[in-house]
Amino acid sequence: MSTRIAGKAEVLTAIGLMSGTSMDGIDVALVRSDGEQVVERGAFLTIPYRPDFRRRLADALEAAKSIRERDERPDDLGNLERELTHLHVDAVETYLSRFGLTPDQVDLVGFHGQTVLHRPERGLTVQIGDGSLLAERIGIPVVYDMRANDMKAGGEGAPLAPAYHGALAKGLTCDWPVAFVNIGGISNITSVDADGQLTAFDTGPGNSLIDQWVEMKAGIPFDQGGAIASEGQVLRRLIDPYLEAAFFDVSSKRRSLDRNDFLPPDPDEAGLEDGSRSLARLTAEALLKSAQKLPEIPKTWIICGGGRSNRIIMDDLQDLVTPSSGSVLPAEDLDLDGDGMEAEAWAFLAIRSHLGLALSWPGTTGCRQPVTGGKIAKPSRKVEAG
Ligand SMILES: Nc1ncnc2c1ncn2[C@@H]1O[C@H](COP(=O)(O)OP(=O)(O)OP(=O)(O)O)[C@@H](O)[C@H]1O
Ligand SMILES: CC(=O)N[C@H]1[C@@H]2OC[C@@H](O2)[C@@H](O)[C@@H]1O[C@H](C)C(=O)O
Repeated sequence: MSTRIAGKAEVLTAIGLMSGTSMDGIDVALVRSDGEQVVERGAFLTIPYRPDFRRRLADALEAAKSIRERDERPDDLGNLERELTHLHVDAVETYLSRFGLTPDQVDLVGFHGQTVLHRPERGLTVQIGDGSLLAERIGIPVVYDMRANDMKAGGEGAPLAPAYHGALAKGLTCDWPVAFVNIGGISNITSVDADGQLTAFDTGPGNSLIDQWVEMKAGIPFDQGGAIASEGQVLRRLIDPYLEAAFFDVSSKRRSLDRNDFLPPDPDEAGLEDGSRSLARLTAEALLKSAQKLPEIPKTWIICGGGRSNRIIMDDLQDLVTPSSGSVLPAEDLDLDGDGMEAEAWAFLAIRSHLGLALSWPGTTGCRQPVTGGKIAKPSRKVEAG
């Protein structure tokens, strides 16, 4: 519901929907903002995908490799896109009823969709999800496809959450520069200096290699708490080759990654525990190696995303950051929501898109100049409450 306080900018209410590279489910959050300040952060809800749907998404990444034009939907991708959109309809409806909201209390929905291919070197990024169908079904305008315009402006289309990190940083009391680190399937970092200047990029594998490793070796979806890693040893022979990838060269211009840019080791290269331990170490070392590309090493490292629940990754990060007198803090230590942040970011970006404000800058995606983005789908009718 939009409100305007005398002399102040209009404050809009948006729901953000994020389904990230871990492909574990749909995250839903709510933000009230004028596009500059975060006025309020609402509740967070995650709706896990069923295992069979997650498997179909994994297959979709294979099918998507053949895509040359971004609206191509080879194999099962068209059906999957429709089903994914319906799951997002259900997610919005569940969120509204769980928190006692009606569609007319929400101005916008920011819809990410599922990335099935990201090839910035070819100017191609593909997220499946039908914004028009979603808007029609939920009766709320939907802002979607927020990465494409950035690519047209010479950017990599990712990461886009930095716009939100910059807004959150305005409310923090901490040592500067501050870094927002998201350890999802892929990890990314946004550094914000005391003047609000943003520098951001992906930093390497997050949990995706660990997830694939424990699935392959033990048939389980993730290493809860880092319990398996805690039983293993770091094998340098396993992780050093990853760190030699051109992506980590200080001179590399690449700032974003596709989930398949890094693949897990072969199953016979290590035991379950040593592999998990080594890949957790890789996540931390890749982060620090990439952080060398920042203008200044951050003093406060705010950790978001599922990887902050892996104690081994967190301990490794603290070890690596200590020599520069930095502190590594889970987002909750600063009263932020480490699980909801990306969904909140998509709500915030929807508001900025609607207001025609920039979603990306040369320092975040590598675009030539600050650019807005996103398309809006408006429902043809209002869906009645209840
Ligand atoms: N309790 C836990 N212990 C260890 N790891 C966990 C825990 N909970 C979640 N994770 C890890 O976090 C992952 C999910 O993280 P998250 O939801 O932040 O990723 P995502 O948003 O899908 O990815 P991205 O940010 O790359 O788009 C899981 O796949 C798992 O590996
Ligand atoms: C193309 C794509 O979906 N990229 C994701 C992915 O997941 C993490 C990292 O790689 C980041 O660049 C991005 O997502 C976040 C939300 C972003 O755009 O900020």
